[in-house]
Amino acid sequence: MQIGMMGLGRMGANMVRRLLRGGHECVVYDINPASVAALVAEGAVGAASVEELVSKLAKPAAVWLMLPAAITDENLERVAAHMVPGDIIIDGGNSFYHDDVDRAERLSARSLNYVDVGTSGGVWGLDRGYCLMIGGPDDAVRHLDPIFATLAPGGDIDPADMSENMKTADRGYLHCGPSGSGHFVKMVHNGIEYGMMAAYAEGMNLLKAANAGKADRAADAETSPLQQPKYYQFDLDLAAIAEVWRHGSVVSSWLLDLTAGALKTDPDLAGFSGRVSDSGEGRWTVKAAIDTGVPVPVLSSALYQRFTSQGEAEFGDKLLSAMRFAFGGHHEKPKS
Ligand SMILES: O=C(O)[C@H](O)[C@@H](O)[C@H](O)[C@H](O)COP(=O)(O)O
Repeated sequence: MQIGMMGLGRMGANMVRRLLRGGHECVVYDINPASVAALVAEGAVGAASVEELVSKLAKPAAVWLMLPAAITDENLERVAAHMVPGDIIIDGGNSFYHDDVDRAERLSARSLNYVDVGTSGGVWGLDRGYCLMIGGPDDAVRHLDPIFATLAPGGDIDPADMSENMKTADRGYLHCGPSGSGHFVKMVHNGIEYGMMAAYAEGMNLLKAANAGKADRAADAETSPLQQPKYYQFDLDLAAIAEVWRHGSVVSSWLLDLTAGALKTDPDLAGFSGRVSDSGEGRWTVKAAIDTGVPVPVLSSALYQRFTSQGEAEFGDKLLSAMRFAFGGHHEKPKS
């Protein structure tokens, strides 16, 4: 089928490529003409403006936005301005689900359909497919089914009598409910992503410290209250441990596959500083948990760890040292 794509960054461009491979016609637009030209060379139809993008689409026009959350609203309005009743706007970025609920309200007053799609898979999605968490009106979602089916990983459908929803879930896409529900599910997915990442990182860090009782580390004994050094004499091969866990262990996962790959390529992780960014989904997850009164201690702690990595604990940490010095005359030791 035919679809418009606006926003041809890493995600948007690869989604177009996967759709082209699947035999769909893609009309593409981006603020950067070079990104449009690159995809035209691969078989897409180019558009030089939002108006041209919408005008090149048969009715009902369907335009998929793949933009950073901060600029999605203004661009959605630019697209909507050229649409007619029955047309569909899809937001596949990482929008806050409150925005989806509000947008759907606004657009349905103009008889336009709004579909929110939480899209997971990152840069690997082109070949592996994208997991899609979809929110929006039934008819519009059903109309877009061929697009979702191509973008999703696919898979073997269990011939057993499954509900329609379970069938698509089995292939990597799911109509979760009305507008906003797709991004709500993706938000929680990302909260879990933070927690799982933190669990692997903490565990690996502890494995790394298993040699803390050895002479070279024990030289630091004054700064460390390490007891019983004879129990901390292991120089562990973290890359090999991550690798062995991938095979049959309870904690195997795609995140562990990526962890093992990273440790194999760069065992000391010298290419990273350890400042871990966050794009909002973890914060929204914790806010939703507070609104609903649901305890999420693991997800919250993983989020706060990111803030710490960003330097946000620095002043508080200095104050701890200041208090310790004030009550006990304890001096800070230099950072290792
Ligand atoms: O499922 C996914 O493919 C990822 O979650 C993807 O959506 C993106 O990499 C994160 O949004 C990054 O999120 P942070 O910047 O908050 O870590």
